Amino acid sequence: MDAELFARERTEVAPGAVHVPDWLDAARQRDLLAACRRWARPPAGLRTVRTPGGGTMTARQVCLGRHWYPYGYARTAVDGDGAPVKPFPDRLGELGRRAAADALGAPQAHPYDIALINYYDGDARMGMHRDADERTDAPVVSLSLGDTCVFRFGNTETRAKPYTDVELRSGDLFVFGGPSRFAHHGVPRVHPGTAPPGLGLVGRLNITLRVSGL
Ligand SMILES: O=C(O)CCC(=O)C(=O)O
Ligand SMILES: [Fe+2]
Repeated sequence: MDAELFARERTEVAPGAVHVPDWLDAARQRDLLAACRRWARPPAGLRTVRTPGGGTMTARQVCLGRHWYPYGYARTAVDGDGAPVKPFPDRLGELGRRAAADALGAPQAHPYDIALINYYDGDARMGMHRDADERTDAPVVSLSLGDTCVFRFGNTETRAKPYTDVELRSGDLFVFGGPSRFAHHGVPRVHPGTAPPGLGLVGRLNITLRVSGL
């Protein structure tokens, strides 16, 4: 990584949408990566998501707690091997509450119960969308591992401008709640080969923790 004169700072990108650089230290990143590798194995492991229009998402995905598919949640990998989704571990719930509290600056009691883990390799990206299949407005917690990406954070009305492009690096936290909970967002670009050399990941992983309300 290039040397930088100034440390990256916590930034409120929009009301309720906060970027906290370097939230996970190197040891915690390695630990989370090892867990993601276990979760990505079958049954109900990493899969290619098919969209209703007949396309496929380029980021591949595995879910914990509930299985997300376009557009809803199920208890089994309905668009994968059909196996029961792996349980959502307590420690991810604790991590979610701590992350939301640190980012938003107030205690958060939300019962996180779902994780969506996206793996971006090569030219993978994610189009502008809203996380709208949950039945609560609890903040979404997003953790990044591996390659740096451009994370585009927009508005609740349209997929288009105004939006802000944020660079998310390995270990960064991004939380969006309150007036930003249903804002459009996406990943227009991943920068290959930018993962920390000591992590041992080629590509990018993003873990979003959510409250289903189901
Ligand atoms: O990869 C990211 O940073 C965003 C992932 C995302 O928006 C999602 O899973 O809904
Ligand atoms: Fe999303």
